[in-house]
Amino acid sequence: MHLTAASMQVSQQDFEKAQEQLKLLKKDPGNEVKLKLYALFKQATEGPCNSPKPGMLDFVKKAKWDAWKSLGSLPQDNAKQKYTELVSGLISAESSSQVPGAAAEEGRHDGYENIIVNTQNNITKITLNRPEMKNAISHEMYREIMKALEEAAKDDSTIVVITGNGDYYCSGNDLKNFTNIPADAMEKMAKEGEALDFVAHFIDFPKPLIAVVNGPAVGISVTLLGLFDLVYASDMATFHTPFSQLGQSPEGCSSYLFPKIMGAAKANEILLFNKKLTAAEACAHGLVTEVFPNRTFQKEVWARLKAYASLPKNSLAISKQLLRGVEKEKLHAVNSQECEVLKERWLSDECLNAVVAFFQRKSKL
Ligand SMILES: CCCC/C=C\CC(=O)SCCNC(=O)CCNC(=O)[C@H](O)C(C)(C)COP(=O)(O)OP(=O)(O)OC[C@H]1O[C@@H](n2cnc3c(N)ncnc32)[C@H](O)[C@@H]1OP(=O)(O)O
Repeated sequence: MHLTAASMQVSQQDFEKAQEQLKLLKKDPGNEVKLKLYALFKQATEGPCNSPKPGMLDFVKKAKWDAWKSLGSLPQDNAKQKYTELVSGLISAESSSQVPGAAAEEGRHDGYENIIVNTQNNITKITLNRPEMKNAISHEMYREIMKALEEAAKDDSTIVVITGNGDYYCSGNDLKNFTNIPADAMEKMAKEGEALDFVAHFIDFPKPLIAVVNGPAVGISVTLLGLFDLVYASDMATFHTPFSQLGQSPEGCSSYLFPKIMGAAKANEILLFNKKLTAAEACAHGLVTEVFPNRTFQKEVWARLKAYASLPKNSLAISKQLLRGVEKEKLHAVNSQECEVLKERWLSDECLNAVVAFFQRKSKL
């Protein structure tokens, strides 16, 4: 992130305001977020961590020290900026959970850590819930989304919605998926078949599936949109797929669906050359159903979805399956082919180097 002198000044004011706002947060944001806030605060106010490492058995102090140390030599102004953004994401996540249809406690399903699942008014809503990571999808989150889709397929809901918490819809595959597993990371990911299984859950999903795209979408969260039945987007949303920059290749059946939806010329620009689309462009090219002003996005979309969810449930499911049935076999074949290519890509130097570069912040995609 490039900071101008002006934005640093604002950032200092915002930093102090953010500290006050944090005290007003009603819900505990969880240990992962609290550690990140702690680390960013220390980095912002004291600079890099130079204190001695606490003993192994002093778990709390060690976790805090690790979090702070992991920021390395991040400049204090950047830490202030990141702290401020994180608090602002938490505040907006909390306030969006107070609008109708957003994550409320009522009807909440237990057992998830990276997503929030709740059923209300015949709608099951799956909210990607790692706002501090722009809702990047970790291994565990892939598994949770698949489980939530399996449950939603069987529950009483009429329609199922996927959305994001905070300022992003989703930043795609968590690039730490490639680094968190030791040495043989890429090989392990390639063998596991997680991508194939994940995308298959979207191909086979039996009820109307709707994406409520609250902010920017990247990578697999964009390609999958071709498998949704409706895509509603805020005018703050953008759409891009940095596959070539990452040494990877398209997935989510986009190599087949994108040219079909928007024509080969546009699909090539997006999938090969990472052309970023605004919400209005994505709508004009048929990837998005409708765009709403961000100010009224939640209110308008949820009012509409509530009305749709009162339609006859079986009729909607049967009609969706009829429409999907025409292409299902083809989509599974495309998914298989795309995942075969991806497995090779993940073992390539191009991919490895791109992931390393991301974490060294040599390039921001
Ligand atoms: C099983 C199927 C496999 C399919 C395989 C691949 C398909 C894909 O999805 S490829 C696309 C992968 N995604 C990306 O390449 C996006 C990477 N992220 C970014 O470019 C930027 O973070 C982004 C533009 C999304 C946001 O930029 P900023 O507004 O400047 O925020 P930060 O970069 O500071 O982000 C905050 C925090 O989140 C971490 N983050 C965000 N996205 C990811 C990600 N996809 N993977 C890992 N980490 C991510 C980012 O590193 C920051 O963390 P800290 O540095 O610890 O604060």
